[in-house]
Amino acid sequence: MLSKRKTTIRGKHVGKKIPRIKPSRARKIIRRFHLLINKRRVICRKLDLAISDNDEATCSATILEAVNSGNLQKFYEEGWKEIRPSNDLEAKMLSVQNITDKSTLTRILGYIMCEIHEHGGLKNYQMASTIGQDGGRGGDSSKLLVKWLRELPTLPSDFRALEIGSLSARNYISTSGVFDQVVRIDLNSNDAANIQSQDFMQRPIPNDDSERFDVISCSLVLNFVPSPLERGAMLKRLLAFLRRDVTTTYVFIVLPLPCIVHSRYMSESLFCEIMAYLGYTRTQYYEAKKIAYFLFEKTMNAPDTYQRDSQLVRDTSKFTKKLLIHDKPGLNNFSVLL
Ligand SMILES: C[S@@+](CC[C@H](N)C(=O)[O-])C[C@H]1O[C@@H](n2cnc3c(N)ncnc32)[C@H](O)[C@@H]1O
Repeated sequence: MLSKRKTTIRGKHVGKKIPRIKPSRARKIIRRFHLLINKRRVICRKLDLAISDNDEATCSATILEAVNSGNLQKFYEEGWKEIRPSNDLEAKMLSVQNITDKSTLTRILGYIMCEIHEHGGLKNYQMASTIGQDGGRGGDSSKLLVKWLRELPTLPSDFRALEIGSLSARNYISTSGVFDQVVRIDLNSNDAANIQSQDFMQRPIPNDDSERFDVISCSLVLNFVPSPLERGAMLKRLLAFLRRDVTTTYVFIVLPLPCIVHSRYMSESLFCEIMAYLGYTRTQYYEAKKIAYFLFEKTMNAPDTYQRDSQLVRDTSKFTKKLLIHDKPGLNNFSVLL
């Protein structure tokens, strides 16, 4: 069954039709995809293979080249052709950190890659993520962003937003009319006409303010970035994309709540300190049952401590080393390092 498509005032359809599936099923698909890419990352590390999760085409090509040059095709194909679900390979995948044998690692890799590319792993993940945040399900985080922005005394003309990790052109950020322009990017666009396939970390640095933005939305993206240093690099890089010809710009960050309330190395206050160090001031915060929403503001003349301190070579260890904040069983290891 397909949900009704949103229309603009002029009756033009926006975005693609979204299939309906239960949220519990969507969550299951998302969890499975994250498991597959995490395990793939571990295997590739063990096989000394530098891959980027951010570009499936290049990742596949790198893996295939390594498999062929290492004479491991037989094992890769065995895994690829395995009947699913395979009890044997599922169990091996779960304990892959203890496996050293190259042929077994390659077999599991084939099993994973086939699921991602041939059994709809990536496609279902994108569809499930889109459903999870579809407005009809009340999951579109940009509703809160727009609400917060509307509370500002004035909104400048030519108000522009960059949505990183965009899954739908039907999101409120695009349909609310608050922005004059919304640029939508995602690692793997599921709607080529409206969302550009692009890794934010590879997006060319703007030459001037016409290419920069008033607002950057980064909703449930940071937790998707594999390592603490890469998360820090993403936060730093946002700075280059914020306009300098206006007094105030904004960064909207949404994180799964456990990232800041159930992590050994992160807390809401440490996250805000990191952001403050980069020159952002938190102006809004909302904690829902499972999600934390932050709105940060960057004013033109706010000191950018990060740049200043790196020039002065001050002690930045608080933000460059993992600090154990909480220690009890069941916590996760989410952290951000600059
Ligand atoms: C869990 S989804 C969240 C989507 C949506 N923004 C939301 O709030 O529900 C995370 C998305 O971020 C995208 N993403 C992760 N890293 C990215 C990067 N470096 N550049 C662009 N998109 C990225 C992924 O491709 C994925 O579609």
